[in-house]
Amino acid sequence: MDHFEYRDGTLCAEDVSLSEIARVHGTPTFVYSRATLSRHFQAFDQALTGMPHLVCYAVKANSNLAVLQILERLDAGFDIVSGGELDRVMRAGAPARRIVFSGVGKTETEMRQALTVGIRCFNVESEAELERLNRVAVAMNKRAPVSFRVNPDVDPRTHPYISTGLKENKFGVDIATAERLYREASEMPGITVVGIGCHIGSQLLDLSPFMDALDRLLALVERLKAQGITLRHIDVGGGLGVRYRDENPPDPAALVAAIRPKLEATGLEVMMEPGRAIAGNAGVLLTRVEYLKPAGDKHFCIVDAAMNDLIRPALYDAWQAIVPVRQRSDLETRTYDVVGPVCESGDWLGHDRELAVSPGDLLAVRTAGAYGFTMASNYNSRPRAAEIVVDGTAVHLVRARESYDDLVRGEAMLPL
Ligand SMILES: Cc1ncc(COP(=O)(O)O)c(C=O)c1O
Ligand SMILES: N[C@@H](CCCC[NH3+])C(=O)O
Repeated sequence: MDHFEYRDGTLCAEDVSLSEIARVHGTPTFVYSRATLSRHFQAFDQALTGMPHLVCYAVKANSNLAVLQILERLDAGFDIVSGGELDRVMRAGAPARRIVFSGVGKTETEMRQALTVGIRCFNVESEAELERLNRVAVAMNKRAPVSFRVNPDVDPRTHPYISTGLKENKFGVDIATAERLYREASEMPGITVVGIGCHIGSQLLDLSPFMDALDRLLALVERLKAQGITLRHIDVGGGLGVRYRDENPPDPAALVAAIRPKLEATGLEVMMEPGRAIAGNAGVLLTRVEYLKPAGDKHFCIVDAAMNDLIRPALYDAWQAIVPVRQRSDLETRTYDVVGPVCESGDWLGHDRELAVSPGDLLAVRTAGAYGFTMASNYNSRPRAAEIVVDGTAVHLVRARESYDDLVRGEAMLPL
């Protein structure tokens, strides 16, 4: 469910027509619905009612300051993977105690930055990282709160590029090694062991991989308890899928209902790290048709958004719905490849789409609120798109379209 619906034949975001947004702000533009973001966050938060919990939104999905601010106001926690994300979350007003820090390559600078503000915990992903974190914390006269991200070696049955919980993936601490690391960590002067977690992949459509991963983690929690190592929280990660086309992912309530009995039995605080399930269907990418181009027996619909704005189709062969903003009955429907202006054959947003469009028409690429703008680049010296948040009838420009000055910021010419 989302707040993007046709009213009088025109697609709207909440109470605002996307045509009006394009007229005022131009294209390509990402448009997010505040109501959808809030509802999706609350679906997780409410599902966890009755257990101590913290829903840590995965900032990488959509890190616009206004998006973070909306979630911060709902008392969200935040899962970050870099110093840059930490900075954003703090700017959005989040208290450090609601921030968890994931990622396989945390630098010393990032560790110091996070220790200085006092984040909730580091999700540690290797022995080398543990040793570094201990060293950095001791030098600062602090103790770093640590939760190991365990790799439970379960197949999440998703795209191989976004599967993270198999032994061969670079993520997490091998479950067989984790026990020894917990013992070592509990003796380190700069470390306080606080939790355990996992994150097995993204766009998961089944409950069973979540259940398998949790069972393996809980068995480890028991083994640790027997050795006198007690934890405060368990983090079941993110990864819940969304509907792009005809997928039927479990909703947050179904996921939590399935895992609740096992979690309640532990008495631990529960954390989750959803990204896509909160932001994905809360946004669209608004784009304008520039040209229609027949080529052999194909037809191309060339739009002003490209792979630099939304890389998921090119990168994962991902399917995202592409719909007209204004429904037209006066035109013939054709099968188009919807492509951008970038000089790559991989620059496409959709293949074989049935559309009735003419140049100048607006299209909306659906489910673009997660891993859209955050994965955008300036390839081909294309300024990154504007971002808008709609809140009822209010339209907020929350990131201005980049200018040519933005494109060359920080560059310098040689003194020739
Ligand atoms: C550690 C971690 N947590 C949470 C997420 C969020 O994943 P998703 O957007 O699939 O919920 C990711 C990305 O997959 C991640 O790497
Ligand atoms: N960026 C990916 C998901 C990767 C998740 C990051 N841990 C996507 O668009 O589907």
